[in-house]
Amino acid sequence: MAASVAPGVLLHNINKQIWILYPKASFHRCAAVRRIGTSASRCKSQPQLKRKSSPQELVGVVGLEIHAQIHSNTKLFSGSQVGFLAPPNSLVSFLDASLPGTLPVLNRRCVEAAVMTGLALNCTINNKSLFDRKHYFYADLPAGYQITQQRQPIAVNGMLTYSHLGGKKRNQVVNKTVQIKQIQLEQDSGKSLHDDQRSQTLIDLNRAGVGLMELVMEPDMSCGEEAAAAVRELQLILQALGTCQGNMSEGQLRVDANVSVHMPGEPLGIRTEVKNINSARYLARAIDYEIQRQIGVLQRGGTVQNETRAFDSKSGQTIPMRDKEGLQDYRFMPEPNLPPLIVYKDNASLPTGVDACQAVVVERIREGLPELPSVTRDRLVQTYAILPEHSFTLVNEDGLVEYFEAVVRETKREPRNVIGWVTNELLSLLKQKDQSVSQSPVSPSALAELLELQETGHISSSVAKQVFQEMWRSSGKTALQVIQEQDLGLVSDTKEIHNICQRVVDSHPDLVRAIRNGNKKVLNKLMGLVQKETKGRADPVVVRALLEEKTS
Ligand SMILES: Nc1ncnc2c1ncn2[C@@H]1O[C@H](COP(=O)(O)OP(=O)(O)OP(=O)(O)O)[C@@H](O)[C@H]1O
Ligand SMILES: [Mg+2]
Ligand SMILES: [Mg+2]
Repeated sequence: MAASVAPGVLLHNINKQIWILYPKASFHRCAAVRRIGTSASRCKSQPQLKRKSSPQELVGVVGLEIHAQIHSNTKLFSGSQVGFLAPPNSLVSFLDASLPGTLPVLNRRCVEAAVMTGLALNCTINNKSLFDRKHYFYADLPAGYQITQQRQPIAVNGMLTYSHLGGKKRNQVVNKTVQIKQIQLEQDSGKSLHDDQRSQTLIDLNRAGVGLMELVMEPDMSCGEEAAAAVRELQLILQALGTCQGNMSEGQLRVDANVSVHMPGEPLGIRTEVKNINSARYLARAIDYEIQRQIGVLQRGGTVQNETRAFDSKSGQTIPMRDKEGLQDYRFMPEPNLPPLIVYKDNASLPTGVDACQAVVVERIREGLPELPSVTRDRLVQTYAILPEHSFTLVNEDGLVEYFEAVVRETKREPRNVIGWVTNELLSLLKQKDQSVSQSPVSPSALAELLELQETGHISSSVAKQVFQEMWRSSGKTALQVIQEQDLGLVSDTKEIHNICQRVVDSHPDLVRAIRNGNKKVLNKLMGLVQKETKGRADPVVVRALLEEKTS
């Protein structure tokens, strides 16, 4: 909270005081379709329910507006730095604070990011787009308007394909698409920091003017789960492109969920807009709550109000914020201080006199597009014959694809044997310790060495897991070192194994009797007892053969 910073100008005083903290030093720096039941609204059984659905049932309709902060060193129209953790009001230029006489200068990096994102989402890129002023009065918007692209945005008519797990066991990958109406470039606002103790609101303008891409989706979704899956896929795409870091909890990706309900085949219902949701889980919960709330309102004979709501994560409910724009006039007007934004199709279409290095050329950006997450997943399934759900797990975790591929390169083990190690053993330890893949104390080559030792019969599979844990704990010891230090190698002395098997058989006559009476599964119990004595070091093939012989 910025309460300790000396306040500047008192701007507004209704119930609370709102102070504008104008920057000090920084001023010098820069001049310038699922049937919706009434009890639950998950879409997991959608296909089945859809067939049965009667026209009397209300269904949910969801359209998202997503604000993605552009990953750029500087803001959209000023040279001030972008930073999440900087002290309040330390990254603010005259323009960001809306001082008279300052003019916006468009940041090319932000334009390139929007074009790249548009291309990755199959949009048409408008060669000419326009900037507009959208007026509203709020303390964290010092100009009284936001520069956005209302009339002609930079990218239009795209499509996002996303997947979620469906089917009875929730293990089938279900593919869906949502249309992208447009992507517009616009400025972020500042932040209002509420200090409840002193009953005041302070303004931090560090975020004011940071470049945003607003992605407007068509109302093609029907429940929270779909919306959360679409946002997750978008997040992965933006991260792969590097156009937005996509961290929702830091506000780099903020979602407004527009929700309505209607009878299938009838016009769409009145929407409410749940603003600024900052996690995929809350998004799903907010949408499902809102669908049920609206169904309840209609069933009681009421009407849904066109209003803006907020999600209260504690109660799991949405609550009204203020009346929607029906009443609000944004007084849109062309931005007089910015010319039309022109991007060029290819090098050949560059007019003479235009500096190729300064121009944004769509084809050049298309050529530089990285592999997108859906393509990576398909490639992983085809190249390594792994299950589609494993490809999702790999792609979902930053750096895990590279880790998996590095292990596969260094071992003779089949990729489908490696995958379990990466998605179970490695991932669960990372999650437990809240670490990223790059922080793993066991490197891909160290894991590959361990798998090799198991493959060549030096250790059993249960011991391999033990060794892995020890390698994790000791950070740096190789598999071989751990095996030698703790004497974990497979017992090759068949006489010793023979003796242990005999002891186990002799001391469990009841189990032996059961096996002799035909219950062959009981043999596994005896095997477990032998492995317990040998700490998993006995070759299971040898043990089984010996036990079968002794109980026949
Ligand atoms: N009946 C409806 N039910 C659910 N979603 C809807 C419905 N009608 C429109 N939407 C969604 O509402 C969103 C409208 O976004 P848009 O940016 O065009 O307007 P806005 O919400 O009025 O503007 P602002 O950017 O000021 O929030 C889109 O995502 C669209 O899919
Ligand atoms: Mg919008
Ligand atoms: Mg909106």
